[in-house]
Amino acid sequence: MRTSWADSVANSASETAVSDNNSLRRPTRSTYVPPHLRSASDTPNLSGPAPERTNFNGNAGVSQLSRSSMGGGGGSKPELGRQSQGYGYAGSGRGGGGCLNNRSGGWDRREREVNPFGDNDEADARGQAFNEQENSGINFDPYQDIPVETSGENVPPPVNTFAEIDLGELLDQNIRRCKYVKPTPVQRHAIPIVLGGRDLMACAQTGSGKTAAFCFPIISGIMREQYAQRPRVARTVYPLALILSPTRELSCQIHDEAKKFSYQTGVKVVVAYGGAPINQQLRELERGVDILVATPGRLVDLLERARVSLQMIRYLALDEADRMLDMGFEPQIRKIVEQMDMPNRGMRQTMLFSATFPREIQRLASDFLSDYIFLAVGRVGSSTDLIVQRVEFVQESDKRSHLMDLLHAQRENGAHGKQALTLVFVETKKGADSLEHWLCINGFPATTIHGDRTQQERELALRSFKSGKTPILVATDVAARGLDIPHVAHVVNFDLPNDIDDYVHRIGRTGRAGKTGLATAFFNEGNLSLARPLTELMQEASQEVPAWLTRYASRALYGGNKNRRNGGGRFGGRDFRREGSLGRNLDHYGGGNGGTAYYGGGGGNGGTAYAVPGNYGGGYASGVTSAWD
Ligand SMILES: Nc1ncnc2c1ncn2[C@@H]1O[C@H](COP(=O)(O)OP(=O)(O)OP(=O)(O)O)[C@@H](O)[C@H]1O
Repeated sequence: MRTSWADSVANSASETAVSDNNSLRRPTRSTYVPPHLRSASDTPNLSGPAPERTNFNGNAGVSQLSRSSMGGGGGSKPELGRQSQGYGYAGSGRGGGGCLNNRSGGWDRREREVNPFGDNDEADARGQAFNEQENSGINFDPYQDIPVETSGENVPPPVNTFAEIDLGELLDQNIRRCKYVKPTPVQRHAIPIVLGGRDLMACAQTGSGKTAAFCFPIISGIMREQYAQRPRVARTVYPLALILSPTRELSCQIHDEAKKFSYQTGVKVVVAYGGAPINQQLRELERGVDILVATPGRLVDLLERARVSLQMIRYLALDEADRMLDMGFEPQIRKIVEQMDMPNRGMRQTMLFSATFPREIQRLASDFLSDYIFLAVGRVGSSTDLIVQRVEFVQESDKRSHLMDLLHAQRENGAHGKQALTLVFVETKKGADSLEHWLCINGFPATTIHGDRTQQERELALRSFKSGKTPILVATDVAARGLDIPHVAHVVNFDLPNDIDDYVHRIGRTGRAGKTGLATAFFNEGNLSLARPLTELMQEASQEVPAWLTRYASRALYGGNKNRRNGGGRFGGRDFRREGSLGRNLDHYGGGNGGTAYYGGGGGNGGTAYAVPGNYGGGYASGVTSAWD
């Protein structure tokens, strides 16, 4: 019943109030300043001495990561870490942990950084240990029984706590400031793998903390390792890490998170994305960059202008990696990774993260990886059980009035709490504008985000939505991936996507970090191709599937429908290399999940599930593709 869901959302909202107020949201600011304009107060003093890292657990200047504390049996593990000389980066001999920015002589940025946590965080930062009693309200219980699978050679063991991982005291302080008490499952596994020097393809459910899973080891690695003097070529910068994401908003979000994690570590994070003035981004880059977060188009521009060189890249992370490697982005990604001056695979560490990983995309992705570990937390491409999914049969002509009914009921019941936000996905940019207009004239303040809006309008819309000023956001798929917006209580698929993976990402805007959420989909004959994968997805997530949808699904089964979760290969429910002879580890937390049952979904498809090649594409309708950056 929706009532009980609403109760749980309300409870969840109140439980998390403390953490939300303190850490998980950006610090309150009277006026929003877009990332590309946030430079003035951040300006470092270019003349200061290089920062010292004396407080780095006493390991200053040591390039080899200490792994003695990682999980059980760590002492007998083979050497997994790549030593800096393996990359041809001779130690510079700089003291204090070999950190950063030797490019311009270095400076002590720790003194001058704006505190992204606000002013009252000192107690949190000084905390001596990760104290479980001070849990921020994140409900970890739903994650405890989650099945985890890793495959690849010599997989570093997972950790149970942040304290077991030697990330460095400064980063630990920031983790405490973020109120992260325990690592989420993807963090438990992925962080030791990356710290162990391995390439990684990681698949974990939406909202399960993938951003920190790749940011922590990158920041820690940069803090720790020694790098050769970066070249001094006028106006060209040489970042050590590159994080690519498909949308401008997601890049900004990753940048904001990475800045929190790297606060006072001396690691400098810069974002570059399209639609914003390039000159401001260039100025910011010139002040120094260790981690560059970027959208592919803007990065290619910077590379072609020779303002950025990838020659020194040690870490490459692709967030939403399956999206980054699909038809739309693949040429740009290949150009960046294979045709510019980035070190070859094996000479850099590459990490690919997403909640969905179609098999064909995995195959493509393996071109970028070297001897990698595949990590699947939960069912690959599954949605989290934290999201209550409803599917309603609604004809096209009835969609608006049906939405209105939902919104009225929501308002009258106070169903989603005072701050609750509703995200409505539509197929086209025109459709988004028109629905927004209609909602507004009917008394429901709404705004839109899509590819035809200017970047300024997009950022304004997002800010207005996040603040609750316009509690309804009508969006194309540009908002489907990665965005972590607190208080999104309801996702409505006004128009269902053609691809089940897109559905997974869309509904994943709610039910994040242990909180519950509701997702409602309007289904009609135009969505028949989705009937079967949707049914399977809902069954896997223990959702109630309406009888009429099951009937459509069984018709699709016999009608040769290709949009299938297992048969079409689009879900790539496991490491595609597993047909070979690579090693495999299964790690079932809490037990109860036998064998590979959690990959099966539709039972009867198990045997042939991965035999059918490709067919992952084709899901992006014309009005949708162009919404991406
Ligand atoms: N260890 C942790 N403890 C508490 N909260 C966490 C932890 N790790 C991450 N979070 C919070 O969980 C939320 C979701 O994290 P994140 O955005 O990284 O998810 P994601 O897996 O990348 O999702 P998506 O697939 O949608 O991109 C964020 O608000 C983040 O601050």
